Amino acid sequence: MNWDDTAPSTDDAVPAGPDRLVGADADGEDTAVEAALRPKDLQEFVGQERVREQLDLVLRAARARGATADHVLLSGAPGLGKTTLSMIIAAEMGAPIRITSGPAIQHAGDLAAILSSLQEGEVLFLDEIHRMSRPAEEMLYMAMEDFRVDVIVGKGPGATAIPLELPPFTLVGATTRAGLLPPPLRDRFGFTAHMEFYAPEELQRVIHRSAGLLDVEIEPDGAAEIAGRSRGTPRIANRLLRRVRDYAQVKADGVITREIASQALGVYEVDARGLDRLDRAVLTALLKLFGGGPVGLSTLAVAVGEERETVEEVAEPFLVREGLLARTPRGRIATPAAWAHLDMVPPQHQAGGIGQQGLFGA
Ligand SMILES: Nc1ncnc2c1ncn2[C@@H]1O[C@H](COP(=O)(O)OP(=O)(O)OP(=O)(O)O)[C@@H](O)[C@H]1O
Repeated sequence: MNWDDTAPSTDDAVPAGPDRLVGADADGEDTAVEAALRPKDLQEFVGQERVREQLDLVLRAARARGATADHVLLSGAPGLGKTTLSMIIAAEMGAPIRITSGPAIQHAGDLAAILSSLQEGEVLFLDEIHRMSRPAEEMLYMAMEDFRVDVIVGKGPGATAIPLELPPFTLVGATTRAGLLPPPLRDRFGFTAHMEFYAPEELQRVIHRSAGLLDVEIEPDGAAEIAGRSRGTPRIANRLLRRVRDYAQVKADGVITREIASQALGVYEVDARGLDRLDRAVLTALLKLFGGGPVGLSTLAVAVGEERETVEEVAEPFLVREGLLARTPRGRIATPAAWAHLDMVPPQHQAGGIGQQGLFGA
């Protein structure tokens, strides 16, 4: 039987996968250079047209009223520009910004300390807002709605709640998992935006802009080559650009052409579609060892010598998004696109791919 552990785990912690050039989370080097590459206003912010247009209206209206902007919730995968957008909101409102994250606020007191020191109109950026503790979350409800918190002084039966007025502020919450937010919290945001992965043309614009800031010469075809391997994510596009720049400097005259980009990313094992070594190992095992599946997650993980969490949370989301792998109740199945991508021919019974066999093995 192929029945297996196909349901994604609900554990919040993302396993530490191997260090990846195509990982969407920020690494140390990213953190250092990202500040220089961040767009400073909505005009410079590439793509996400609908979000930009709506946000522009929200901010203009608030400015015209001389009021603090509504609370904003940004959801979307890592590296799509949530932090950047929160800084733009502050800049557009001419307000200072305070940056913190859900895991850093474990006690309601931590949040009270931050809230009570905010200036009028300040933007509070709360990253990973879904990972805040419950008591802090409840304090936030009141702070968002009434600009007030109750500070508890003392313990046990003698404890008293001292109400504390807060200046109006704008909370910008960011989450990779909007579905995990309790509805009372979600409802308190005046504006909610979901950030989508970027189209290749948009990533090309991000790459050209970053190349200009980094003083790197790049041809349009070179930018297109990098964009195609960036998994729809500006952070990855900027990271690949830096690696290709190194290669162009050392192996060529510094100019990034399509050929140079392709050679460089070949050296770093990022293929034409943005798959890296781990992604390809998973697909190769699925095709070569298991004839395209269905195969259980644990079996597949053993075959590639990785933890099942690594396969499930690090490799699979992108493979599923790319339509190369399907998670079914009977196990993992390779799609016809996977066979084509690895230049392999499916065995006869797989020739019709998922379409013939039925996603749920019917
Ligand atoms: N729309 C965009 N235009 C140009 N550059 C962008 C855009 N979005 C993101 N970037 C660049 O991508 C990098 C990562 O963006 P950012 O830190 O805002 O992502 P994030 O969604 O907050 O990620 P995380 O959730 O991991 O914190 C930054 O260097 C930023 O300059």
